[in-house]
Amino acid sequence: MPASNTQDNTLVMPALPPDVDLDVVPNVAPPGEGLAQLEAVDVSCWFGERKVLDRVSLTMPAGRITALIGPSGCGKSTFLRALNRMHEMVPSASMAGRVLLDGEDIYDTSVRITRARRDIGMVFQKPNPFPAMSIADNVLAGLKLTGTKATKAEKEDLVEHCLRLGGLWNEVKDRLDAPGGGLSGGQQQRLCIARSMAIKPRVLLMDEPCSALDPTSTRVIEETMKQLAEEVTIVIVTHNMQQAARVSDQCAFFLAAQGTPGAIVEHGDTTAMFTSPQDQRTHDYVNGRFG
Ligand SMILES: Nc1ncnc2c1ncn2[C@@H]1O[C@H](COP(=O)(O)OP(=O)(O)OP(=O)(O)O)[C@@H](O)[C@H]1O
Repeated sequence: MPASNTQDNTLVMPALPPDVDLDVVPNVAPPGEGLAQLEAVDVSCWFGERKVLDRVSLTMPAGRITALIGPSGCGKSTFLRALNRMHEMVPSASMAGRVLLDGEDIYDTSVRITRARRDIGMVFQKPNPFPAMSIADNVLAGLKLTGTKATKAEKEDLVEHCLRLGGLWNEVKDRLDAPGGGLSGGQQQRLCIARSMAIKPRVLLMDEPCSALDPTSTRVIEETMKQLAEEVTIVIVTHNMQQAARVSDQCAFFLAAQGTPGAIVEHGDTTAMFTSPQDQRTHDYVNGRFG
């Protein structure tokens, strides 16, 4: 049976007014506890009566980059959103199965939804910084949402650390008070990555993070991702096969055959998936024969 919905979406960005006082933050949640493995077990998803994912199981190892690939409409983004409980924000949506973060089911009634979304962050296709907010405050915006307390010096250190993680520090260190909306698209996406990292997620989900960017910005983000993987487990949806081959350690190939829900056809080591796939459909897809 599908699990019931909840409308608790308090940790979904952007939801913060630009004039929020970042110095007044209640300490209601401890920081994350480092790299974690994420494991989906028999995850099925529905929109209304329509089942769009069927019993998907996948282990996303700690500190590795997992790419989700497959043709449009096969359920990659739905699966990604089920991994941090964003799927249930759609009113008609439901799901079944388990998502284990280092063995703990994020759908267990004892796990707060805000905690799950803080531990498992998300970067979206289109960069979505708070445009009028300064670059520094953009990075710090998540602290308010997660209720993390920090001194002025701690915040300054955090801003630098996260902007370095996002590969943006050198480009913006002299204009941290400038508005985030004044950056280029690629810089804005790296600012969003820095903002995601400020709340110390254990897993970072990335839904086609480069699809709105030029090739140069794309390569910068790919380099950034490889460095980020030392601090956070990454799961990326991409339509770009070269990108999947360049950045990921393992791949999962999703497919939805005519009129049926999406499922994983094959998954494994990225090099093996691209050079010697076991399934003919994987071979055809990674070689650009469909999709
Ligand atoms: N909010 C929604 N309401 C109803 N159906 C939806 C909704 N979002 C997605 N779907 C349907 O669920 C199926 C899976 O969509 P999803 O976006 O997960 O696929 P995808 O593989 O990520 O596609 P793409 O690569 O084009 O982004 C599709 O048939 C889509 O039409």
